[in-house]
Amino acid sequence: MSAAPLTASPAWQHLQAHRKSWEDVTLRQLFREDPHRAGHFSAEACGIYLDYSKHLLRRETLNLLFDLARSRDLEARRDAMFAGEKINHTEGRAAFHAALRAPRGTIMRTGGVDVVPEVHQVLEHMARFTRAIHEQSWRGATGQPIRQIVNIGIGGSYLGPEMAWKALRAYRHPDVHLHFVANVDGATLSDVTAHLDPAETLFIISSKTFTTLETMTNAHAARHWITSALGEDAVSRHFVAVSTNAEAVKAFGMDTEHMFGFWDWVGGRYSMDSAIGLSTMLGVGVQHFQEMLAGFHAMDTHFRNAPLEQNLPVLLGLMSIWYNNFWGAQTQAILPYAYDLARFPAYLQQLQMESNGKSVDEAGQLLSVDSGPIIWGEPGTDGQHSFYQLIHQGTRLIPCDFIGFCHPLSASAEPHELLMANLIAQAEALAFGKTAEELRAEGISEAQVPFRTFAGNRPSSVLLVDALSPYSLGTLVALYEHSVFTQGIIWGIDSFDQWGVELGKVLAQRIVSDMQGKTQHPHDGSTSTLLERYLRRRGH
Ligand SMILES: O=P(O)(O)OC[C@H]1O[C@](O)(CO)[C@@H](O)[C@@H]1O
Repeated sequence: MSAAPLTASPAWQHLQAHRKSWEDVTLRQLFREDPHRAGHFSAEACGIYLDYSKHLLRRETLNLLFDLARSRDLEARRDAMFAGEKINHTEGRAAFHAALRAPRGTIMRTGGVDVVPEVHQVLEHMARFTRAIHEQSWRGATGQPIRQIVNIGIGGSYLGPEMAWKALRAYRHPDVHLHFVANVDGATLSDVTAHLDPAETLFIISSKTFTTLETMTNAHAARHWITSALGEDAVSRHFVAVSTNAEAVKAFGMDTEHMFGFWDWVGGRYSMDSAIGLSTMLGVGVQHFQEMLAGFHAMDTHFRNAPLEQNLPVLLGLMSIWYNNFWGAQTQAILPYAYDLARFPAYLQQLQMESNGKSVDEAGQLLSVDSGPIIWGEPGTDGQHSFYQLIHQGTRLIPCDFIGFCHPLSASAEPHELLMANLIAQAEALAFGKTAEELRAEGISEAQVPFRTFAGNRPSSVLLVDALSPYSLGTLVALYEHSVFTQGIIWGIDSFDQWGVELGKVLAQRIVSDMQGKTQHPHDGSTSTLLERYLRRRGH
């Protein structure tokens, strides 16, 4: 990595100077100047067509962004990640999620060990277990087939599996149904178990550390639910674990034979394609899970080999830098025009915000620029009837990623046409707006003109994919993983640690102990008052 502070680097300063040339430029003008702009500012790989022509950039802008990427050694840093180097410096670990989807026979070493054989051993273990559930050779303690599977896990041990279960609705196995319990609020587990029969329910306790408060609390409550109905001996037929911590799994009373392992080089938010995806495999079957891994791998290969100029994750990552750091955009909207991708924005929220929500660089120096845009979104067209008003006419610049699919998964084509027409129309409206002159020509009264004017120039990417499938889902997730990585390299931060979640966890443990009267930690006036009031209201 370059030693020069980011903002002092020539590449950064060139971009700052270039940004000044954008004051009066409009997208209308850019499209007039270059009638082939859509072709010139689009790229395609792994079945994803990316139209980025409706962005506030010219060829010169991109060249300057590529210069910035090269000045930050993006290519060498990317190669270091794929070489299994310990690029997660603060935890002394590799970030080797690409090995999780490497085809059998590929060699991917970290710490001198080729991990691909171990990865495939775990995948085989998962596949054997999945087949046993589907073929009903693994049954519950009373001999009933397992039909209901509850994944207990939080953060990276939950968001990916839940997102994939919803996304792959059309590929679900007909005989099993998945449920997810993440929040420590007891309402979550009781809401899920209310309609389930313990005799046909399997719990997957998914936790990399197997110490996470929420997950362990829910796991113990689930254990109680099973043993109260079926007895202690039922635990081994109704619980399996996904973890890197065999000792803690044993201590919970589970057989480590029924534990699916992974490795410290898999970050939580990069783990949906590891054993953390066991629920996904159970939900959609072995073949579909393998197709999803193939999609991830295709995007890995593209990211690794394509020149920066045609590299989809690099393009997305650099455009994010452009808006975040040179246009002051604070947020980025993810807008999938697919009901089945309803949880994709939440998934990307953790991916981006836990990875890049940092304020010091890898050397521990305070960043001089903003990092980690705030990611949010909802599926279209729901969003159109709630928050799009602000995107169209508000004062903030909100770059949007529209994600759409050419082929519907449902039988009826008509609603799909409407859905996609809306996606295309929204990107058009954001970019080109509606001028006062156009309104007047339509006979709109002068008094109404200010309210009905759309300024336009609101940037968006359109990602067009043939169909939502296990493969395309894998490509989309890996696309964003590597875009987040690209951004982290530009900012010079460690995108693979998450120390920012620790303090809250520690303080919660102290407060629990205070609530239980075991300790009396000193707190600030506000915290003490809240604690006292809560305890008083609870009758303590
Ligand atoms: O899988 P675990 O160890 O229970 O952790 C769950 C989640 O908690 C975090 O460590 C912090 O929120 C995430 O990174 C992780 O995905």
